[in-house]
Amino acid sequence: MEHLERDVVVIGAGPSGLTAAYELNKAGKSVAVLEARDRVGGRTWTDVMDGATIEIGGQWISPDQSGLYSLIEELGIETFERYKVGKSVYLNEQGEAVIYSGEDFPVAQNTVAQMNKLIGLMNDLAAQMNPDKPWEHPQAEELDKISFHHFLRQNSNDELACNNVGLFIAGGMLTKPAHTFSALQAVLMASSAGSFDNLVDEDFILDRRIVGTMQGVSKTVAERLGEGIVFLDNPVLKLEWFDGGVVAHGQSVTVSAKKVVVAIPPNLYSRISYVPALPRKQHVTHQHQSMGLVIKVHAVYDTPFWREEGLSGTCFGPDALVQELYDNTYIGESTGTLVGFISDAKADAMWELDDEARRAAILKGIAAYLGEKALDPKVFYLSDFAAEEWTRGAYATSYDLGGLHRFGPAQNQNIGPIYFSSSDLAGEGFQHVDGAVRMGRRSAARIIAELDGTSYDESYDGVQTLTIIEDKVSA
Ligand SMILES: Cc1cc2nc3c(=O)[nH]c(=O)nc-3n(C[C@H](O)[C@H](O)[C@H](O)COP(=O)(O)OP(=O)(O)OC[C@H]3O[C@@H](n4cnc5c(N)ncnc54)[C@H](O)[C@@H]3O)c2cc1C
Repeated sequence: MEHLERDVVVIGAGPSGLTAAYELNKAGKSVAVLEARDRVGGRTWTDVMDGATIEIGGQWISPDQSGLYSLIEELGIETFERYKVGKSVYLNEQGEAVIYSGEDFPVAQNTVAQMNKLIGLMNDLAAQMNPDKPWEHPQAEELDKISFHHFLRQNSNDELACNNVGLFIAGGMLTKPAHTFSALQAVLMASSAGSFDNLVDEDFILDRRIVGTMQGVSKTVAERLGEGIVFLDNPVLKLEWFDGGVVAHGQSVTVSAKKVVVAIPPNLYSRISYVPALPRKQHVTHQHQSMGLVIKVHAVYDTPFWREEGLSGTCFGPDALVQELYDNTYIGESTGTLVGFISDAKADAMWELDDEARRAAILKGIAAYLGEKALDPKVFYLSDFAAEEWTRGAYATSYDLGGLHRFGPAQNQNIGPIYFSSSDLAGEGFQHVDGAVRMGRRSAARIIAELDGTSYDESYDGVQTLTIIEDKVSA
């Protein structure tokens, strides 16, 4: 067993932990990062399958994600636009594929009006929210007591409008059925992206991708950190803590440090034995943060055949098995890649099937939008983060009904030397790599202030690196 002494130990080499380590390192603090997996990147992960680049986890970046944008700019990493040219397809309640263009789904005018009313309502509620403190929203308690499903139906009696609007947050973002989380949690999702309008606009929220892939961002940060800092295959299962610091016990490395950044998803906090035990408030809080469930489906074809038919590959079906579909061809590749999503209860049903039946059902679901050519891909792969011990779901964690206003205020409090950092605890960029980066920078800033005996600026949003802020101050 190797023993190290460092200023800070970081648990988890996902985007949040690595960003925290990078900022601490640049500020002259000694760091070690202990990572359970045999790779960095956490919920961002890339593989090449039959020549096609497959982003198994997080991949898209939207224009408001300025924390992630500033990190990739610092690292010299470029982005490219998602393929958006052509018409979209909507699978209606009768299972018919309707080709359309423009922002509105091709549904009855009255339903469009009801959808716009609900979207307007969500925009107004989101505008009143500080995403860092959703529990301070003027209607926080009231909105946290009602499920998003019932909130929508309280405000519209058009079932299709409720389903269509519900899809954007339930299946599309939190990946939980709309009756399992509150309207407050839904408003946070909208507020974290700037507005509900931004969330429902796929050209905004799924705007661009990263050259070198999203996992490449974490790999580049790890490279910049250099040798002897990131230790893979080192799950931390025990964390001793006391006034002056911590001892983190990895598989082959133990680290004594003054502070620790626990940069793992909240559903895994209880995987670590804390000695002594964490306070009661954290014990309870951590039990109310659970992962959603989504299967990310990848299908690669010899060519992007839908483009020849004037289609963008963008497809929606609120009642369909594959609820969303996009052209996901990686830059410079001549093959055509589609990515689709199957959420919550529909994902449960898919995992009940054997491999052959599951593949047939999912490809039939894709063909319902794009025709029979979709039935025979050369690569068919399902991202299965729920089966991964060090994630256990996808995309991220959120609170159960009533949890956000009750437990949220405690989620970002440090417990002595222990600081929690995760995209799932972020305000802006909540559940996204952008939020992971912002939280990593904020955790680092708080720790640096503590170690240096300086004050921490509570309004720091993690958008700029600490180094640039320091340069500006000294200039
Ligand atoms: C399928 C999928 C698609 C997504 N799509 C997008 C997208 O398009 N755009 C976007 O911005 N976001 C997307 N996300 C979300 C995004 O990937 C996450 O928000 C982000 O990766 C979270 O970063 P993190 O560092 O907080 O946590 P993670 O990425 O989960 O990293 C945590 C790390 O901690 C490690 N760990 C866990 N327990 C321990 C332990 N006990 N000891 C040591 N190490 C441990 C894990 O192995 C992991 O490496 C997606 C996620 C998934 C799963």
